[in-house]
Amino acid sequence: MYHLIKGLYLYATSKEEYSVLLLGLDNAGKTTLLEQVKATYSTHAHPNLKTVPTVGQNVATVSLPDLYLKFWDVGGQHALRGLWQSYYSSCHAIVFVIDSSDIGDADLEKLALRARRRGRGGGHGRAGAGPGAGRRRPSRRDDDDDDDHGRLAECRLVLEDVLQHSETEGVPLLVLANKQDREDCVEVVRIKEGFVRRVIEGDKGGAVRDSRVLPCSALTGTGVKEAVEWLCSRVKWNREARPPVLR
Ligand SMILES: Nc1nc2c(ncn2[C@@H]2O[C@H](COP(=O)(O)OP(=O)(O)OP(=O)(O)O)[C@@H](O)[C@H]2O)c(=O)[nH]1
Ligand SMILES: [Mg+2]
Repeated sequence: MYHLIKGLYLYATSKEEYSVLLLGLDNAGKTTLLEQVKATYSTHAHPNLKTVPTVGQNVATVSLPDLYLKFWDVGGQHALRGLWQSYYSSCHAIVFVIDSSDIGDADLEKLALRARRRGRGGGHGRAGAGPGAGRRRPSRRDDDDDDDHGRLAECRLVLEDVLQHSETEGVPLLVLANKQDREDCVEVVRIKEGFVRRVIEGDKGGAVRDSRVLPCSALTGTGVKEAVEWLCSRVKWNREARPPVLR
């Protein structure tokens, strides 16, 4: 009888827990976003916005009225990206964070043109060099063109690599155009049309999935609630394919 009552009590008081994986290039703002999420959904905390590059992972669980979201923030540096795949099978949603001030004008046509130009000139183009292509931050010394397109090529290859992986099949994807508070940012519609939609709808976009592109500033907190609300609704919609854990 005790066990029955205990079981009923636990069932009545437990909530579903869903894991959200934060991915994106180094310096995109993943850890800052995690800090904002924690501060937004707890009553007393101030966000710790003094982040350092993540080596390994940061984990935080936020309690929402009807579920828990457990965020996994992993390092985005090139050498750490190989670790991402170990999180794929257990995640319920992926957030891909983009630094909107570090992707040039988000125009893939221009990018392809430049790659062709470099190919002709025997230059050091990055296209086709795998998910880690162009891992160094571009500098004017390396290549004048790089200053113009930022890390768009790297971003595209990395996102394609994530979506092509069999264990991310069908997992809802939220792309966050972060750093929208910066004057030099690319606006979300350009990121969506010029880049993300082409990746998702392209050959390498992987299987059908729920996806959305939203603007945000992890630093100021703008757009963070909208992002979390989108995640909550989509992990619930996808719960048959990826069942939650009861906590
Ligand atoms: N202006 C502005 N700066 C931001 C924003 N989000 C993050 N930053 C800054 O960008 C830098 C990198 O932020 P992090 O959150 O550490 O980046 P990360 O994606 O976790 O980087 P890794 O751990 O190396 O993968 C820090 O100086 C942040 O203050 C934003 O929305 N606006
Ligand atoms: Mg980090």
